[in-house]
Amino acid sequence: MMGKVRVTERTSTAGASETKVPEFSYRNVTRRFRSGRDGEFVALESVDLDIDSGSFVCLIGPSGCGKTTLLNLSAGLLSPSDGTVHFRGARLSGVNTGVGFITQHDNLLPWRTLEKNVAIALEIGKVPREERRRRVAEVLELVGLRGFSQRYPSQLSGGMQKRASLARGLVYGPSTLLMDEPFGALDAQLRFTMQNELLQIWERDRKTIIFVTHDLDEAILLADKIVVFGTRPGRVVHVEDVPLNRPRDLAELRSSPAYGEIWERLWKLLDSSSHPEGAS
Ligand SMILES: Nc1ncnc2c1ncn2[C@@H]1O[C@H](COP(=O)(O)OP(=O)(O)OP(=O)(O)O)[C@@H](O)[C@H]1O
Repeated sequence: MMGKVRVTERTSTAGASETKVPEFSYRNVTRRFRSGRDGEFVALESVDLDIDSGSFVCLIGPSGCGKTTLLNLSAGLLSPSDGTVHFRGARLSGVNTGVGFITQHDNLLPWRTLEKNVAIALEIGKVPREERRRRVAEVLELVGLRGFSQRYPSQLSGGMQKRASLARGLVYGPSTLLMDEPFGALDAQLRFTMQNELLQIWERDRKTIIFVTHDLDEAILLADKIVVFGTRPGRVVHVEDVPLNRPRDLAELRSSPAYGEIWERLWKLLDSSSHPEGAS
């Protein structure tokens, strides 16, 4: 299983002198789209970025600045117009089966039980039934849904449905989770609970997470690194390391001075990148 391979890599001493291969390397990545009759539109321009394996990275920026486009490029659902994307040292050229993609909408199939919803990717991959059962049980345990495997989506609370889609993203052993505003539609309290739960799962499981959010608090609370995007054209304007201690107590963190400093700095950047000079 993928998880075992990763642990071996992380604990190996044989390669201690080798440079660590990033989970993702984006080099001069530009993505253009056709725009009506009048040519092309640059959604993302000249992105140069490395994402370390096992890190939690948040992407933040104004609407339309290319965050989802970067996730789609990472999943191999789009290819760059210029530049290259490398995943674990290999250049991406096609769908990236090493990632799980989780979006705001859970898209659970209402006619399938939780167990069967989570097992879909394994069924498609023709994983034998016994192994499927074992892996689904493991992942349901990880996200705290043991005992609910025979329920249908309509019998699950909002938080449980979120955990179910997380389980579905994790079950085939991806080394990265791409999460596109997964908690955007939740009320404040459930969102806070899910942020805490996601951190606990990540701390146990240590996959790489690339997480898109519009919420600066959420980004600082979760991330090792925050990538701030600007618009017109979409591009990376700043990368902020978040050296706050882990495990993080989200409630306490909000009142710490270090948190406040990062928040102010990024808020100013976001404000100016939402209203670039000369923009109308
Ligand atoms: N397939 C596509 N065809 C044409 N234009 C696209 C396509 N996908 C994205 N775009 C455009 O590229 C720009 C960047 O879109 P993207 O969805 O990556 O932004 P975003 O930062 O994720 O926005 P939001 O925060 O609103 O979700 C937008 O102007 C969008 O309309």
